[in-house]
Amino acid sequence: MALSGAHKDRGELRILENLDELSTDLADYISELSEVSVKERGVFSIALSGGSLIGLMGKLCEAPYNKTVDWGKWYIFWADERVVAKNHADSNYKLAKDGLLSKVPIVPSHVHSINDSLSAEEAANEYEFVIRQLVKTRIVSVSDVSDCPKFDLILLGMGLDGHVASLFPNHSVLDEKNEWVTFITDSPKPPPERITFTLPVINSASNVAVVVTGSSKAEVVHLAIDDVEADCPSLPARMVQPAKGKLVWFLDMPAASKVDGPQFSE
Ligand SMILES: O=C(O)[C@H](O)[C@@H](O)[C@H](O)[C@H](O)COP(=O)(O)O
Repeated sequence: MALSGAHKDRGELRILENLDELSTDLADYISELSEVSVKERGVFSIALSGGSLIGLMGKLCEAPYNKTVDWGKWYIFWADERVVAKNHADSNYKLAKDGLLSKVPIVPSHVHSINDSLSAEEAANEYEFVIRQLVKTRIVSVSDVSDCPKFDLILLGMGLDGHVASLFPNHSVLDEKNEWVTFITDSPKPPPERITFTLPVINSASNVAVVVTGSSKAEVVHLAIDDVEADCPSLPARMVQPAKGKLVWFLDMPAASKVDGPQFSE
């Protein structure tokens, strides 16, 4: 690891030398959380996003992780999904299936993808219902500060505009306090129709990791992490603030290049 440290109240920053090191550190982090969770709860509930994240998780399909991770205990969810068929190039399910899930021994019935035969609204409602059933059986834990599900890990990417999952800046979806899963039909990033976890669900997780790479995102990483709240109160990535859980940022050097002088240890 290049640099690591706590950054004010914005969680832990892990700044990696290059994409290869970032992928290894991310695989270590996920496999360690999986081990802890399986030991404590017998299962590991993990929610994925789309975008470059899945490619950066690729090391999990290689040795030693492909053999050491207890894949049979994993339950997979999506923090957001695009409303397209599961075999469509834009599908986050397809991205994860091709890049990860088809390469490791996950139990097919543990893969909780979003129903692609419904409208965005119906699919969001159905997905919330599915999660409610899994909360009842404690496959997904429950938060002790809200009635929200407490996923063991939610993995997020961040867009150039600071969006996470399908929570976009200045969108009313950011104000959703009651639903666990909601939908939008006007995403500024195509495709327009999407389903997304809401902020209360993201902020109820035991662990949230935001994985961001590339110099084009350096400015928005700075806005999301540093002490600039007055300038960007509604930046979605800034609103990721787990109430009791742990937030970790995985950044490569270019993405971290504008972060204010962090006090790090090598
Ligand atoms: O389905 C999606 O579009 C995502 O879940 C979205 O939130 C993504 O994670 C960011 O846009 C970052 O994507 P990149 O890492 O590819 O820039």
